[in-house]
Formats: sequence, structure tokens, C-alpha cells
Amino acid sequence: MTFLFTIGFLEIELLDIIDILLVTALLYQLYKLLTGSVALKIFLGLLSIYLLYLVVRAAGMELLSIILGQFMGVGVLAAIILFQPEIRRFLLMIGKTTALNHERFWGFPWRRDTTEKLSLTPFIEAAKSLAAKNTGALIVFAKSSELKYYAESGDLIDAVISKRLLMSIFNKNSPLHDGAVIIANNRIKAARCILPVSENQEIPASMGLRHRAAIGLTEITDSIVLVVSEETGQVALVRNGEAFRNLSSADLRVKLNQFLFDTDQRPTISPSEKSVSAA
Ligand SMILES: Nc1ncnc2c1ncn2[C@@H]1O[C@H](COP(=O)(O)OP(=O)(O)OP(=O)(O)O)[C@@H](O)[C@H]1O
Repeated sequence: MTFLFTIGFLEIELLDIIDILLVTALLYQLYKLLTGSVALKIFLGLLSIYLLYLVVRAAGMELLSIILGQFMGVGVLAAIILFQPEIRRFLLMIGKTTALNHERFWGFPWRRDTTEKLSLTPFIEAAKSLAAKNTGALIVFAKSSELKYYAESGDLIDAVISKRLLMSIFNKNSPLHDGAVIIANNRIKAARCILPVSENQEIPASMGLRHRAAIGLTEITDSIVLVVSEETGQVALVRNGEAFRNLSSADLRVKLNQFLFDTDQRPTISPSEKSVSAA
């Protein structure tokens, strides 16, 4: 093996540098995932107990090291149970960013076709009418994943998309108005779906649970979520945990085109539009 350079008695190889870079990237992703959540405090608590265990063992304090040793023995299992949502989010995040997830990798042309044919007009018109009446709405556009797990948390519909149907689902008297509607493969797949709520503590208080749920889902999937606020009647679009708020109908169309079809059109950002990063 050829050494790149040496630091004192340490001989550094190319593989060592790659190893360090990969561990750094992994720790950075872990930090990003845990930061701002309760899990970070639990993680620091477990780390403190582990450090205490090392000190106690080195000092030869037998009784305490046996007790802490027992605790460490079940540590991995306990960590899996305690960090179950974070581990899930971490794996989903890897799945979302990996090249294997890319449609172009798999070369399924029909999958791209179905997305390209999606007509945006029913959504834009429904959002405008719902906003005018201060009726809340949550519409999820599935991209690489059909979001079956979340669709099954609600009522499966599998209907043709129309402004009228969207309006009647979100009508306050409708039994389906609570929760989110999921759009996949050019169909209204389900309504009344429950989305994961973001734990990000930096989300402004002005955003209620509806926005938090939209941010939560887009943090772990590549879906796009349209939100109509019941309180303010404002329309927002959320992607990658970032909310673009107070959109006009024209802006909504540009952004939906951009986010769903990756068009290069530059959005015409109105002065009132504010981008709130919650990532
Ligand atoms: N986890 C969730 N998944 C799906 N829908 C949700 C979730 N949490 C809340 N909602 C929807 O949001 C609705 C309103 O929630 P909440 O009252 O907290 O929002 P809000 O303060 O009115 O927010 P906004 O002003 O954005 O409408 C709920 O009745 C429900 O339909």
C-alpha cells in the first residue's frame, strides 16, 4: 500500500482520507437529522452515560461499572427503540437522495409520462377558490414514490382529478375534509390522510399543524405539498421542508411547473412572497 504522507508515527493512505470524508458526511447528516429535535438531547444523554462508563471502568470502580456495563449491553437495542422515528427518517433520506431512486437510473419512461400529463389548472383554481373562502386544504403531489403508506392512513378514492371534486373534499361539511389529499399517477388517490408532523423547532409559530405536516412529509420524501391556510387564506407550496408562502395563482403555476416537472422557468416572485426555510 502506498502512503500519501505521514504525520509523526501515523502513515496516511488514500483509503484513510476517503474513510474520514465518508464518516464526516455521515456525522453531518446525523447532526442535520437530530438538530432541533428531542432526539439530540437523548443522544447526548446516552453519550454522557457511555463516557462515564469508560471513566468508571478505567478507574476500576467495579460496582458502578457493572451497573453501567449492563446498561450499555442493552444500549444498541434501546437506541433502536428510542430513535425509531429518526432511523426511519435517516433511511428514507438516504433512499430519497440515492442515485438508485432516480427514475432515469431505472429508465421507466412511462413514470415520467404520467407526471408530465398532470394538468395543474384544477389545483390552481381549487386553491384560489378555497383561499377566497378561508377553507383549509392540504394537497400532496407524489413524485418518485406513490406514498402508499400515507395514502392507506386515509380513505382510498382513486378518482379523476377535477376542481369540483377537490372543492367538495375540502368543504368544511365533508366527512373527507380533515387531513391531506394525495395525488399520484394523475389520480386523486386518497383523502383524509395523516402526514408526519415536522419536529423542527425553527418553524414559525404562525404556521399551524397543517403547515407542519406539509413540512414534515417533504423533509423525508421528494413530494410537493400545496397548503391553503384556513386562518389567513394564504396559499403555500412546500418542498424539501421549505415553505414558499403567500403565492398568487400565477406564482403557484410557475412553482408547481418548476417543482413537479423540473422546468427551467424562473418563478415570478411577488413582493409579498416570503420563503421560509424550515429545513
Ligand atoms: N398530521 C397531519 N396530517 C394531515 N393533516 C393534518 C395534520 N395535522 C393537521 N392537519 C390538518 O390541518 C387542520 C388544521 O390544523 P391546525 O388547526 O393546527 O392548523 P391551522 O392553525 O388552522 O393552520 P392553517 O392556518 O395553516 O390552516 C386539521 O384539521 C387537519 O385537517
